[in-house]
Amino acid sequence: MNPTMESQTQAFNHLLPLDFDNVSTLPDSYAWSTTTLPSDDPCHCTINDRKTSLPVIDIGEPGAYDLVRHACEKWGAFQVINHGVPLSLFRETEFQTRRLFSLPTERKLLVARPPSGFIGYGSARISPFYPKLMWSEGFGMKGSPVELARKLWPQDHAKFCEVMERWQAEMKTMCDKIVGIMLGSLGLTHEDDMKWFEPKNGCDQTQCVLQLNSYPVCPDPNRAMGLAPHTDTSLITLLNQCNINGLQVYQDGAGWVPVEPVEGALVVNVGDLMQIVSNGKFKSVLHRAVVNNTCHRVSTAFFLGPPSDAEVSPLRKLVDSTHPPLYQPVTGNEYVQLKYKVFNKVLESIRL
Ligand SMILES: O=C(O)CCC(=O)C(=O)O
Ligand SMILES: [Fe+2]
Repeated sequence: MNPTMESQTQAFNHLLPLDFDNVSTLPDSYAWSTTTLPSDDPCHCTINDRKTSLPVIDIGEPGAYDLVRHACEKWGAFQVINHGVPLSLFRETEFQTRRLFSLPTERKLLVARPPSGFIGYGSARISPFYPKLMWSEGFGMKGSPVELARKLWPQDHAKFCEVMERWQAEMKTMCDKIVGIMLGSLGLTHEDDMKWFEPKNGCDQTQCVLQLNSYPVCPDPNRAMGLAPHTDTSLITLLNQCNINGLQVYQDGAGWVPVEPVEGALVVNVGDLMQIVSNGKFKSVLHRAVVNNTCHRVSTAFFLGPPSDAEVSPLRKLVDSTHPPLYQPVTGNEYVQLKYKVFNKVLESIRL
């Protein structure tokens, strides 16, 4: 990349991704220090010879509740199989995701995400918290993506919209099921304390965002970072890593543990708000995505959030004289604002 292009990229101030197709060496603004980056992971699924790995849970099994509880306490994440979402829909969603990111940069920039928004095309929202840029691009939507999709494909957006809407509907159903299992594993139900989770006047009040991520082939993956370490702001996140390595979760004592892709599995992340609701029993998992130099990885992340004005606080049944509440009540909106002020310190900042 010539110096003018690089300074233009920096001038975009963390908002717009690079034109990855036209870069043959890693620009300095994307070169992370090697000490922060173990990235020897090969591209596609590999045999897992590591001693520790994220649990893979069949949610149809009778022991699923205990396994889910254990995974949420120990890892803050797990992979779920036998969930009923058709494999054909996984493939269609991946196909449409790749179709979007393979559009020319000028086209994608027609739907650029506003700096503080979730919707549209741009670089990772967490970019401003890190000194280096990330080797990725994303596209966020909430419900129907038709307005943006029409700009991307004036004549040909119907299929993209249909697939993304079906995927979101399936992910929402799965989220409800999984939150039910998580609460059930603690001896609770939605009715106990999360009334806002139930539809009001027939209307679902939860706030959900679907984020499509793209990690282009990288000329120097050992010095680059796809998505820097973060926890999700959500209650839970359902992640489809499209059968390509890249996701890593952090576990005390073990360090960064790669999440080996399992075809048709969804990775479930405990998010910050679930850590609050569970009064710290479940932990919001620190995770990141690394990149590779052979294949273009995509992933889809579905974030489940509470209604933006609902108060989120530790569930009453989990609080007593020996287990005092660990967090101040906060609305979903307030939490998002706080997160984008203090980032990884946000849970500490509301700790009682
Ligand atoms: O691409 C991945 O594996 C991780 C994506 C992720 O963590 C996110 O979108 O929040
Ligand atoms: Fe994430």
